[in-house]
Amino acid sequence: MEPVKGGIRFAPSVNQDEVEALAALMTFKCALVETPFGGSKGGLSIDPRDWDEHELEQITRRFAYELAKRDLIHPSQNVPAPDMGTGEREMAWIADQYARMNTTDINSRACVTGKPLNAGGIAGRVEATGRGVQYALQEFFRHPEDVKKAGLEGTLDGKVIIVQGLGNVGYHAAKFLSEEDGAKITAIIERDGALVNKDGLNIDGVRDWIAQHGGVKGCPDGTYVEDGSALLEEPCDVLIPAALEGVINLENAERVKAKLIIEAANGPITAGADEILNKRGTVIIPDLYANAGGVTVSYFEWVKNLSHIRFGRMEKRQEEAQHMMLVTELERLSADKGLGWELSENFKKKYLEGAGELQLVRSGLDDTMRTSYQDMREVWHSNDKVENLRIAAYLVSIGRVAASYRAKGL
Ligand SMILES: NC(=O)c1ccc[n+]([C@@H]2O[C@H](COP(=O)([O-])OP(=O)(O)OC[C@H]3O[C@@H](n4cnc5c(N)ncnc54)[C@H](O)[C@@H]3O)[C@@H](O)[C@H]2O)c1
Repeated sequence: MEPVKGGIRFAPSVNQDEVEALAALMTFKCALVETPFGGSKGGLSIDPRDWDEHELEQITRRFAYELAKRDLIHPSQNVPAPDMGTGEREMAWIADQYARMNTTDINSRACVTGKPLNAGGIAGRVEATGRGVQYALQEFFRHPEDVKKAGLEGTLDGKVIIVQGLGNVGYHAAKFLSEEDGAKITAIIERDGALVNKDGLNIDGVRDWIAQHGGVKGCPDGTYVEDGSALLEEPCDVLIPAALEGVINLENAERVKAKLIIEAANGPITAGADEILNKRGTVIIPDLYANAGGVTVSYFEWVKNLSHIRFGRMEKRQEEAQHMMLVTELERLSADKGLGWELSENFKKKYLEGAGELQLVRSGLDDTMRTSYQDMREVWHSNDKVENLRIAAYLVSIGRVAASYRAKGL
């Protein structure tokens, strides 16, 4: 189904098989969260850290040129997005390259998503995948029956979490879960090792340290462990692999003690490891659902670009008007009853802040993550043969893909 959608990855490991597998995963991911796209994926087998910014721009623009020449990026054919090793900056270069080659296409901005706000992006896109991981976990913990299946209880508050990869997805997931849900991120596994702190790490502190020093080693916030991957095997409530594929495999699966694993990365658990973990009763929230926040908000961005409006403007005005009426009413009541209340300017400002594009994006994403989880769990609990959430996720999405083929008479 066109347009198709998927991330563009810059990493030395990129190869044809990986790109094809990830494109197939995108098809099912889009179907699961009901975004109207087929799946695609792109990649360059380069390590972005080997190139300076100017060189990277030249590489990205040339790549975009070759794709656009063949209609392999186009608002109605293929709409890429960021993935490992790429971000807003690369998407802005791609959008600009496409626009230069298609000067009369008024929809050119919709040729790629994940762009910076000042280049046609949407509020909340950078954080979207990590935010989606947070919303997915929040929804999981709203279902005590599911929480019990993982051998857990209660809410996210106080839960011990280990995160692998403090990049775009891992950083935002870790930050929101620790700052907003009361979870404790006790270990972060990065390329050069892991950082451990039983009381919970300061995510922004660790992120700043990595930005300055290129790794977690020496960060004063926790204890450095050279063999980072050993931390995948530490006991914890929730494990969030948010870096590479295949990190939980036949080598280490027997030793992984997490009760719940949420696949923030694509394919972090190999098929063999999946079988072992399922037999042991580990609950796995599968990638095609867990990291669908990015594609969901990308869809909002694409719609925004095609409709040529700035989302939130109408809603903000309406909400502002309603809030103003309430504030005025409160002040009138107070004066009538001689209560002498005075609403502080700070209160009024805070009260009026609850509207706009970011709020619209967040509530749309939250709704998507809630609904998709509920669709999956309904199938999961409907039949003993549906042993886990991954099978349920595929049943839901394959059913939707099949229905769309049938509708077309294929
Ligand atoms: N960015 C998105 O919107 C998005 C959407 C869906 C899925 N994903 C998936 O999430 C995963 C991460 O993507 P990202 O965009 O956060 O990438 P990123 O490049 O921003 O971050 C990856 C992080 O993993 C770390 N890392 C690399 N090798 C490692 C290793 N061997 N051990 C531990 N850490 C290592 C890197 O240092 C980096 O901090 C990928 O599987 C990607 O396909 C990303």
